[in-house]
Amino acid sequence: MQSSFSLSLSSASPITGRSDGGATSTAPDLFFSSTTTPSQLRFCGLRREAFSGCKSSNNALLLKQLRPMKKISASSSRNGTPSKGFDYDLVIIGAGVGGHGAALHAVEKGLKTAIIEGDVVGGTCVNRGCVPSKALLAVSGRMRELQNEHHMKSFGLQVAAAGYDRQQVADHAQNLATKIRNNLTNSMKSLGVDILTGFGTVVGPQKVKYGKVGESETLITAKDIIIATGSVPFVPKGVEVDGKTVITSDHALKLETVPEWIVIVGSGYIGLEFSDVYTALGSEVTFVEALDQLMPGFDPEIGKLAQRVLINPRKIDYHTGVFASKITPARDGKPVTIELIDAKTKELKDTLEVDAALIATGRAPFTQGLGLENVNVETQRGFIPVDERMRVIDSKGKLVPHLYCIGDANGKMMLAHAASAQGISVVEQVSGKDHVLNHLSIPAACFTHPEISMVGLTEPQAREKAEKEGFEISIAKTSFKANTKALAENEGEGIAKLIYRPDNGEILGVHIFGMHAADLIHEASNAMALGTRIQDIKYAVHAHPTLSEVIDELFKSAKVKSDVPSAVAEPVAV
Ligand SMILES: Cc1cc2nc3c(=O)[nH]c(=O)nc-3n(C[C@H](O)[C@H](O)[C@H](O)COP(=O)(O)OP(=O)(O)OC[C@H]3O[C@@H](n4cnc5c(N)ncnc54)[C@H](O)[C@@H]3O)c2cc1C
Ligand SMILES: NC(=O)c1ccc[n+]([C@@H]2O[C@H](COP(=O)([O-])OP(=O)(O)OC[C@H]3O[C@@H](n4cnc5c(N)ncnc54)[C@H](O)[C@@H]3O)[C@@H](O)[C@H]2O)c1
Repeated sequence: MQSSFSLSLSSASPITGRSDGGATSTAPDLFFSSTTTPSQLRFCGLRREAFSGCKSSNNALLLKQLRPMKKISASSSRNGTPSKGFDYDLVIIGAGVGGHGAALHAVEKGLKTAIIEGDVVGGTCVNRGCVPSKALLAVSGRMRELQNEHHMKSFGLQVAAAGYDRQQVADHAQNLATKIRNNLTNSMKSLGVDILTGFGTVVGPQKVKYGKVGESETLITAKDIIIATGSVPFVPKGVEVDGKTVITSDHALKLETVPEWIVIVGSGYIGLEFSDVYTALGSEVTFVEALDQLMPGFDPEIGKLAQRVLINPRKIDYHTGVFASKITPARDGKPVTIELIDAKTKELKDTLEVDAALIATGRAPFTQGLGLENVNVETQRGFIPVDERMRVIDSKGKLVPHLYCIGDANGKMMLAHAASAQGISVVEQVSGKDHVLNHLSIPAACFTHPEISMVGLTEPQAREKAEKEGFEISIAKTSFKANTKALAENEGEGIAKLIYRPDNGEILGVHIFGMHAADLIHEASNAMALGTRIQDIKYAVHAHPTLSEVIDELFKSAKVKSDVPSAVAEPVAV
C-alpha cells in the first residue's frame, strides 16, 4: 500500500525516499496518559515532550490503544457519535501537521473524526521538512561555534579541532523524525481519531473513498471534509534529479554525502537553511538565484544584514538574476553541469561544473488524483482555490458546501503552523463558530545561525499600503549590541525592526535578525493577532537580563502620537 502511494507521488514529481518507518509502527515510547488533553498532545507531537504531563503512563488499556492498527472501523472509534446519516462528522485527507492539528481540535470539539493518510503520518514537516532540517541545523550551530576560535577565545575557552561523523549526524535527523512521527500517530490514536490508510479521493459532495487506487477502496460519508494533502518539491523544467548528485530537500535531509562544492538553486528558506548546514560541515556553496538579490522574500534591510553575516564571511558565492535552465547529474566521471541563463534576456551566461546541486526552487501542491472534478473544482497552478475561511471554491466561483482545504495544498502560506492554524479555524467553523484566521499575524522564521524571523509586512509592502490607504508609517530599530544577555553570549550581531503607524500605534510588521530571533518574534505576532497597540504593549514588563528586552526596547522606542493606552487593566491589590 505504502509503496504504491509513493509511486503515485513520484510520478507527479520526482521524489523518492518515502520508505522510512510507517504510521502503524509500534511506538518506542509512550508519552500519553489517558487524561492528557488534545492541546497537550499537540505540543507533544510538534514540540517533543514539552509538557511533563505527556510522559509516563503505561497502563494496559493505553498499551492496547497504542497497538498497531490495521484499520479501525467507524463503529469501533472512541471519538464522538457522528451526525445522523454520516459515517463521520469530519474526514481529513492527509495526515501532515495541518491534518493532525485539525484532527486534534475536532476531537476536542466532540466531532467524530477520521484522517486518511496514503504514506506516513506527519507528512512533509515531520518526515521531510521542519523536523529533520532543524536537527541538522542544531548540529550546524554547534559545529559553527566549536570551529569559531575567536568566539571561543573571547569566553576564555580552548577547544580542540571540531569534527563530525556524517552518518551519526544523519541518524540524529532521522531518529528525531521517527520520534515525532510516533508522537503524532499516538496522539491521534489515543484520542480515538480513526487513522485510515490509503489514497483518499473525493467522489462527490460529502463522500470520500480511500484505499489502494482502483483495487480495494472503501467509501465513507462525512458531514464535512478537509483536504490537507500538502506539497512536494518543485523541480523546474530542464532539471534532472537523480537523488544522488542533483537532489531536492527530500534527499538532502538524509545527508548521504557532504559534497565539497554544491550549487544551491534558490535562496529562499530551504536554500538558506541548507547553506548553513553545508558550510558548517565543510562544503563550499554557490547560490543561483533568479531574482536580482539573494533572499528576495525578506525585508530588504534584514536581507542585507543577513547577507553580511550569513553569506559574505562564509565559503559562499552567488549568481543572481539568472535561472538554472538545465542541470545534468554527474555521470561517467563527469561532474554535475548547470547552465545559467540571464533571467531577463534568456541568453546563456555561464556553465558551472560542480559536485552536487540542491534544487530549492519552491514547492508544488500535491493535489493530483483527488477527484476534484467530481465536485467541479479546478486547481490554479495545482493549488486548490479557497476563500478566507478555507472553503473550497468551484470553477464557477461558488463555494463547495462542506469542503475545505488547508495547508500547503491551498498555497496561502506554506508553513507548518499556518497549516495547523487553518485546520483549527475550519474545525471552529464546522462546529458552529465563525472564525477567520489573520494570516498577517502568522510569524515565520529561518533557522540559520543567527536566525531570521518576521511577522506582518516588509517595509516596501507597508509603504505601498500606506500610500494606497493614505496613512504614514514609521520605523523603529533596536540592536542586539545593546542587550546584556546577547553581549554575555558574545552574540551582539543582530537587529530588530518595527514598522508601525505613528498615528494610532498599530503594528504593521516586525523583523528580527539575531540570536533566538525565531523565539523572540512571538511577542510581536501575538500582539498583532490580538490587535494590541504599541501604546499598550510598551508597558509590559520583561525579565532582565533576557533577549526579550530587545523587543521591549523596540516597542518603547516607537513614537506614537496618541500615547494614551488603548486599554488599561484595573490595578489589582496585592
Ligand atoms: C526542508 C523543509 C523545511 C521546512 N521547515 C519548516 C519550518 O521550519 N517551519 C515551518 O513552519 N515550515 C517548514 N516547512 C514547511 C512545512 O513542512 C509545510 O508547510 C507543512 O508540512 C505543510 O503541512 P500540510 O499538512 O499542508 O502538508 P504535508 O505536511 O505535506 O502533509 C500532507 C500529507 O497528505 C498526504 N497525502 C497527500 N495526498 C493524499 C491523498 N490523496 N490521500 C491520502 N493522503 C494524502 C501526504 O502523504 C502527507 O502525509 C519546511 C519544508 C521543507 C521542505
Ligand atoms: N524555516 C521555515 O519556515 C522553512 C524552511 C524551509 C522551507 N519552508 C517552506 O517551504 C517552502 C519552499 O521553500 P523554498 O526555499 O524551496 O522556496 P522559496 O519560495 O522560499 O524560495 C525559492 C527561491 O528560488 C528562486 N528560484 C525559483 N526558480 C529558480 C530557478 N530556476 N533558478 C534560480 N532560482 C530560482 C526564487 O526566486 C526564490 O528565491 C517555502 O514556502 C517555505 O515557506 C519554510
